[in-house]
This record gives sequence, C-alpha cells and structure tokens, in this order.
Amino acid sequence: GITCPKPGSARRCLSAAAPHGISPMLAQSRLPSFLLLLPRLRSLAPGLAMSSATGTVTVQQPLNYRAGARVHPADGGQLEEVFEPATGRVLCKLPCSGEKEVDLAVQSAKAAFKIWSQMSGMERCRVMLEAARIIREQREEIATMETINNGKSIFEARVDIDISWQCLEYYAGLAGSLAGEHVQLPGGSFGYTRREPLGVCVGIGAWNYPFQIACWKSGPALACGNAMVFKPSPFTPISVVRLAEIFTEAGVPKGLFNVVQGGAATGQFLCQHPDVAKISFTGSVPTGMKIMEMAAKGIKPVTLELGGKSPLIIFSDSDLDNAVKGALMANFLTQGEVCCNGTRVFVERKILDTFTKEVVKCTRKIKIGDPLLEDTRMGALINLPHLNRVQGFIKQAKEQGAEVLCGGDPYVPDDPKLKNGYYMRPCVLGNCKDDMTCVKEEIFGPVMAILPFDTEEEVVERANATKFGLAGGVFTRDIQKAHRIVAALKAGMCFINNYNVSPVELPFGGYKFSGFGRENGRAAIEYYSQLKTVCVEMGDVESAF
Ligand SMILES: NC(=O)C1=CN([C@@H]2O[C@H](COP(=O)(O)OP(=O)(O)OC[C@H]3O[C@@H](n4cnc5c(N)ncnc54)[C@H](O)[C@@H]3O)[C@@H](O)[C@H]2O)C=CC1
Ligand SMILES: C[N+](C)(C)CCCC(=O)O
Repeated sequence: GITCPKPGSARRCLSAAAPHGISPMLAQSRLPSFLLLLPRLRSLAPGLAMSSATGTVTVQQPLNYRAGARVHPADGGQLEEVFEPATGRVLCKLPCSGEKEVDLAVQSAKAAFKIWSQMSGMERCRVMLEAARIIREQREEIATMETINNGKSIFEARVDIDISWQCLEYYAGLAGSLAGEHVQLPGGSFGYTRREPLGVCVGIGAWNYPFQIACWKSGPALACGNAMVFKPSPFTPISVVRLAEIFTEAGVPKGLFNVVQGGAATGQFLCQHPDVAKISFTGSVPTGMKIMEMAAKGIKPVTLELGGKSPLIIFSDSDLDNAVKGALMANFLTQGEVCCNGTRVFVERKILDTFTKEVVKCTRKIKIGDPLLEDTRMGALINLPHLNRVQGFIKQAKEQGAEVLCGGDPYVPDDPKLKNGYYMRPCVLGNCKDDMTCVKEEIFGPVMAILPFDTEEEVVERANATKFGLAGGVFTRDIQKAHRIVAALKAGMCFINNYNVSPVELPFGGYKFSGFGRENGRAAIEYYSQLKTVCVEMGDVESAF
C-alpha cells in the first residue's frame, strides 16, 4: 500500500549526514530542549529579543557586518520593513547600504584577503572546520532565526543548517588539497600551475535559503583563499550576519566575510565596484541578466543560480509509494519556494488515477501552521505580494482549464497571532496542458501540476520543452530506462528515484536560462579560483634574434 511520508523521513532524505555521524533524529534528541536554549539564544544572538516564540521577536542590532563587527551602514539610510511571514509582524526596519558602505565593505575584504590568501590550505581548513563546528553547536538557534525570518518550518530549517555546516566542512577538507600540476618539458625544462584565488568575491542571495545560500557561496570562496562581501535578500537579512560572526569567532581575519544589506541598488553598487573580482548570484532570471550585464563591463566572472520549471517523470513501473513521496519532496519543501522544484509532474497514463489520488491524499495531510511547532510541515510564504502572486497563478490556471484537485486557497490558522501570516494550502492541479501558464512559468509556491504521458520519447521531448534547465527527476525500477532518461534531460541536476536531496559533495547548477557555474562539489573550486601557469627554462634562451 501507499503511505504518506512520515515525520522524520524527510530529514533522512534531505540531510546527507548528521552531526558527528549520528542519525539526525538522535542528534536532535541530544540537543537541549528549546526552552533551555533561550538564555543562550539571547547571549549568542543579541539581536533577538527575550523570547523566540512566533510573534515575539524583534531585531534591534545592526545587520551590516564589516571588519569583524556588526555596524550601522555609513550611508544609504532608506529603510525596508522586514516581516515575520508567520504573523505578518514587522521584525525590524532594515537600512539599505549605499555606495560608501559598499565601498567600505569591499575595502575591508581587500585587506583581509591579503592575509587569508597567504595562508596555506591546511591553515584555512582549520578555521573553516571551527566555523562548521560552531554552526553545528548553534544549529537550534540559527534554525530558529531562519524560521522566524523565512516562514519555513523549524523541521526544514534544521536540515538547511545541517547542509550549511556540511558545506563548510566539505570545503575545509578540500582546502588543503588544492594544488596545480607539474609538467615536464624538453631539455629538463618544466612548467607548473598554481591554483590562485580571485580576490574579493561578491555573493548575492535569494530569500528562500538565506543561511544555506551564504554557506554554498562562502564555503568554496574562502577555501580557495578569497574574501567575500555578501548581500542577502532584503526579505531575509537576519541569519547571514550570524554566519559572519561565526567566521570571526572561528578565526578568519577581520573583514574576510562582510555583510551589506539592501535591495537592487545596493546589489548594483557591489556588482559595479572595480575592486570586486567575481559575482555569484542566486535569484531570478531577470536579475541574473542584469548581473551579467554589469559583470561584463568589468570582465568579471559570474556564477548564476537562477529559476526553474523542472520535470519529474513517473513511470508506471515505479515504486508508487516512493514516487508519491518524491513528488511531494519535489514540490512542497519551503512552501514550494525552491528553484529546483519538479513542478511539472509527468505521470504515465496507466497509473495517472492511482498516483493522483495518492498524491492528493498525502498533500491534504500536510500540516500547515506555526512554523516553530515541531509537527508543522508547511509554514508561511515569504510575504503578502508573493502569496498574492501565487494565488494569481492558481486563478489563471483555473481560467485556462486546469482543475484544482486540492488546496490552492489561503489558509487562516486558528491561532489568533497567526491570522495575518501568509499561509496557503498546498495545491495539486489536474487536467493540465503543456501550454498553460501554470505549466510554463515558475510559480515559486506550493503548486504541483500533473501531466499524463504515454511514451518515453514523448515525455522526454515535453520535459525538455522549456527555457529552463535546472533540474529533473525520474522514478522507475528499470535502470536502463532511468539512465537513458537522465542522459536525455537538458538539466544540470538530475535525480533518479528521489528528489531535492542535497549532498554537498555533488555539484549543483543549471543549463539554459537556469544559469551557469556550479555550487557544491569539487566543481565549485573552478568558479572561485584561477589558474596561473609558470614556464621554467633550465637551459639557455634560444633567441630568434
Ligand atoms: N537556482 C537557484 O539556486 C535559486 C534560484 N532562485 C530564484 O530566485 C527567485 C526568487 O528570489 P528573489 O529573491 O525574488 O529574486 P531576485 O532576483 O529578485 O533577487 C535576488 C537577489 O538579487 C538582489 N537584486 C535584485 N535586483 C538586483 C540588481 N539589479 N542588481 C544586483 N542585485 C539585485 C536582491 O536584492 C536579492 O538579494 C526565483 O525566481 C527563483 O527561481 C531562488 C533560489 C535558488
Ligand atoms: C536545498 N534544496 C535542494 C532543496 C534547494 C536548493 C536550491 C535553492 O536554493 O532553492
């Protein structure tokens, strides 16, 4: 029979390993209870007020970080309200950094780069391992901050934080083995290559995985000997400053990792700064295009992690129980606000009815509500405009002939403090056609579209008929078919018989409009370093003149 995913199973799927190699469930049970953590939470994150229950937190501390300390920006001044998605309350007013503050952050990074880039890989490794250790130790506090600012469930935020420290640990491990090669040339001459850092790298992040995105960028950047100035999304400015403090606590030179806050204007100052050597961006396609244009003016390399509309193909020979779980994992993590989500679920017609019935049954069981409660599996969307945008897609889908099989409507929790939060019921759409807007455009919300198919050839063609190419997945018991399908998919990250797991050892990134460059895995080293070739003459110069 088919069972819905059980609490705990998602964490097993999502997180490659747990602290100290023990199971994530065990790791969690060894942590002190949430209440016991409160005094510690206050001392570690003084920006958070007395209690950290939903609806009680306000952030007072400065959220810029420069030269090893929290600072108020030197200029800018325009204030952005930051909301708590679960309640709709204002968490803080964020001053956006201007050109002067951006310059100070870049200069601070430049000074730290001089020290950090001269250290050996093993020395950098030790500092990064210490940062990973501190994150692991403070997992609960950081996950709580992330939940309060992003609206995702605490259950998921813990997984994000685990992936974050695993990422730093992974790149710490690589730092000591970064090396060039030695090449013998005629007459005893030889050449060698050196893998050198780029300098000051800029990271610009989206709001869906604030802490994790910052680790996916700073991990490889710092391992290669670079410095970084990071700008989170103005919707989620809080947790990344904690990462900056942790790096300092771990022993990086002051200024190695700085945080500037703000939106497009601040981002532009960063991208146009002449002392910036590289830009790594996670966000939407239109912004990605602008970033590339700005980078072109300074011949700066870019990494672009952009949007997607990925296919998930379910064959009739799949293990149906796993295929249903896979479809839920592919669509409903972080309220569906995930770039690599498999939102076009192609189902072989023979099992369309059985599969759809089970997916709808399991989707209806997803517990929505206060994201800090242990049993919540879906929290609030990032903000009201975004909730309205997602609602607009569902309305349009109905107008174009799709059938709402479940959810799709706003959800108002019983708890009075959550009444103004941005909740909706996860939605499954049936009767979808390839040319509907809900099937073509990235919705970035909890909306799954189900599309029947008949043949392998047909489904591959339809799966690839998109401007995006971030991810794709296939469920089947036929191993030849599975590998044939993923080989034919035009997407950077493919899953066989699972979806949306994130082992940091594997490169992640897109094809086509989903961007280029890779994060995670050894591959990311290429994007945060440059190769110097040294040619050594052991004989006399044979001059042409
Ligand atoms: N491929 C991936 O890894 C991911 C992609 N995304 C994509 O991101 C989008 C949602 O994130 P948003 O934050 O709304 O995207 P966005 O593109 O509006 O903003 C992303 C970041 O860029 C900054 N920014 C905006 N305009 C800028 C400019 N002109 N110059 C420099 N920086 C600028 C923003 O302040 C923010 O920090 C979705 O479309 C999603 O597909 C989101 C997460 C992961
Ligand atoms: C962690 N994972 C795989 C669920 C999502 C990562 C990509 C993103 O930032 O949206």
